[in-house]
Amino acid sequence: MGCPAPVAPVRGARRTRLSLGLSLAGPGGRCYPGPTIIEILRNDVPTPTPRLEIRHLTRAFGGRRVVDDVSLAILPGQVTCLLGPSGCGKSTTLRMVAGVDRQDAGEIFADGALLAGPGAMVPPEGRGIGLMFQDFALFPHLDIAGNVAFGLRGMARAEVAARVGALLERVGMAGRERSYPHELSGGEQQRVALARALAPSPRIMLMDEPFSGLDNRLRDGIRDETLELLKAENTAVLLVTHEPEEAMRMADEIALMRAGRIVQAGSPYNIYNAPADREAAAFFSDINVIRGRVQGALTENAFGQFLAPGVPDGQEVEIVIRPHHLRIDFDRQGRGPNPTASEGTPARAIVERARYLGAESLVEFRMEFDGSLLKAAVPAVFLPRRGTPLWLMIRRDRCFVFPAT
Ligand SMILES: Nc1ncnc2c1ncn2[C@@H]1O[C@H](COP(=O)(O)OP(=O)(O)OP(=O)(O)O)[C@@H](O)[C@H]1O
Repeated sequence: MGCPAPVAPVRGARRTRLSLGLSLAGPGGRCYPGPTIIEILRNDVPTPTPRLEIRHLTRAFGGRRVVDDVSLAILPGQVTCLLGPSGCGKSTTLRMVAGVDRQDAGEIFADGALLAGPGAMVPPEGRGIGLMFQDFALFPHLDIAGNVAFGLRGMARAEVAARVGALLERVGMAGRERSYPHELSGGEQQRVALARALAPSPRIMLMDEPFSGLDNRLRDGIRDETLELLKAENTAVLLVTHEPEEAMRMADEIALMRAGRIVQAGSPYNIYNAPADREAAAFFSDINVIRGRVQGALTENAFGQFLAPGVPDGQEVEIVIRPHHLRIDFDRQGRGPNPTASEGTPARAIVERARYLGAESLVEFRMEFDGSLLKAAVPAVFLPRRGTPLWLMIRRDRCFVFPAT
């Protein structure tokens, strides 16, 4: 049996592709059409249609733009976190996607079909979207089975019972069908809420701070279980949170939002390790900032020289470094360790204060060269006394140089 001819690249075409390579014959002569060399060279390998796509979404209240030209795309089974400080426009974005608020400009698509935009406004109940909000309480007068079955009207009874049973099993609540919400703990209620939201098999799930009502002990477990379930159902998820740790834990992609705009989008790894600016770096952890001026695309301080490519001479820059990326070494009668290529020149510092945080210690230093304060996170076994002279080195591959703001 011969392989089928390569399928014309249609946006959203569903094809099984093993890898970028020639078509492969599988066991039993089955063919797995991969992109042809021609397709690759012409750069027209089809991209899958996003399950949810937002283009240039804008919303203003009283003349103030609270969502400003927001665009993003989420594939089936992908979790995107809208992350940002309180008031930056996350929930407003979510409300427009849900269809409970209307944008001033921009479009929203699901599987390539326009949900909201010029000439279209599909009502919330017609969007195939599940909602899970922190305050999206269970119906107190319905038992657990009734709550989960709520969105399954129109389905045959036996089918409803089977779906409810299967979902309660998956969220670890089998056997609690006849309990009422007030008889459940917060974590159990959240599991039921998840089962309820998933019952009609929504293609898209919108979640607004869904775990913030849970205590820390419960939260991690429920987050992981929720993620597993959503992935298993191949649901596209847009999750809103102001907690970077939650976004890092849940997201395939993070869209970092500030004052209505997405300032950076990418994988958690890239967002953390290649922040767009100082504020983006500071959103994920404490940071140290060392200021300097540029001369010949370099800035120099007691830690040595740092590249500042493209920055004009005389411009002030900030070297940003997270406390975890400083290294400490001992003082040997006023001398420190030798400079290295990866950590540059060590600089002498005096311990100002040290705090034991369990997993690590946070040590604050007064730098000898300019009197500034820098923080280092070090293994918890190390808790130096105030006044101790030590030497600090900077992981040069982990510092970011930004023009000063
Ligand atoms: N219906 C409304 N009328 C007027 N202003 C509004 C309305 N809804 C939201 N806003 C304003 O828009 C801005 C963004 O609000 P939004 O709820 O989207 O922020 P958020 O990022 O979700 O914040 P939080 O994390 O605190 O929920 C806020 O300044 C808010 O006061």
